[in-house]
Amino acid sequence: MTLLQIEGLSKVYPDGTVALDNLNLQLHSGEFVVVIGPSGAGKSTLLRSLNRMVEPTKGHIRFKGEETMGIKGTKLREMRRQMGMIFQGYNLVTRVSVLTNVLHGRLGYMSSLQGALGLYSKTDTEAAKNMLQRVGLFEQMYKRADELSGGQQQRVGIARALCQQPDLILADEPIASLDPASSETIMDYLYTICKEEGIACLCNLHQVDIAKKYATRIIGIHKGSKVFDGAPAELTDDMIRLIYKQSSSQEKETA
Ligand SMILES: Nc1ncnc2c1ncn2[C@@H]1O[C@H](COP(=O)(O)OP(=O)(O)OP(=O)(O)O)[C@@H](O)[C@H]1O
Repeated sequence: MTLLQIEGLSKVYPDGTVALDNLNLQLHSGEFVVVIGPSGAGKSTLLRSLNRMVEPTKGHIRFKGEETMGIKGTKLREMRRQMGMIFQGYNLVTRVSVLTNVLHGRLGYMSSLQGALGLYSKTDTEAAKNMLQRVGLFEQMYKRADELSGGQQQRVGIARALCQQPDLILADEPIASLDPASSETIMDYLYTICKEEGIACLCNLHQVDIAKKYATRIIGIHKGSKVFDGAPAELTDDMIRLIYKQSSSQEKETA
């Protein structure tokens, strides 16, 4: 089933930077798609345009068959809770417990007052604990989030996103701040749980080897345009060079 249909998506920032240039992309339920591309290619802008943390300039985004461009208020809130987001910097509330951070994944389902008072239901609390069990952090649930290591904090980020019961996870360079061993652990958890739950994942990565290891499909972006869309086995060294080729101005900067 087509989960996401992106057509002619463009983003021009107010200073004139063209971050996305007429990009087309389709994502099916349950796929684990990795987006690669050089720094500044538009990977973060793409992910953030999907949940409208960034307002796209032009194009169409259909999520589960419904146009999401221009939606506001309740409709936007409903769409956002179906898209869990995982951030490079974890984005946890560090002074509260690990469990509370995971419960924040339920805020999109609660009234503002319930949320502000932290009135989580017993079912939500049980679900959050279950998620922590699945990411191997059950024993740590009452610790403050900032008492955990980076890799553990990212596992909390995964549990929080899953607690939303999303159809799609947007993971924006989830391992960029981690050492190789922690990176592998995070990718294993993310991949396995998405697979088990049938959740699609669109994940930005800088590491081509890791993209090839986990992705069911790889998208290569260069200067805001899609230049590759295929199976990991089809991503040849020549294609990698094309995706990462520098513009002449970048070459001058790095010379
Ligand atoms: N708020 C903004 N205002 C102006 N330009 C922006 C803004 N955010 C991003 N850009 C520019 O848009 C382009 C795409 O940025 P984006 O962060 O999407 O790239 P990226 O591929 O995710 O890069 P990286 O891998 O370094 O995170 C870059 O040229 C960047 O400088």
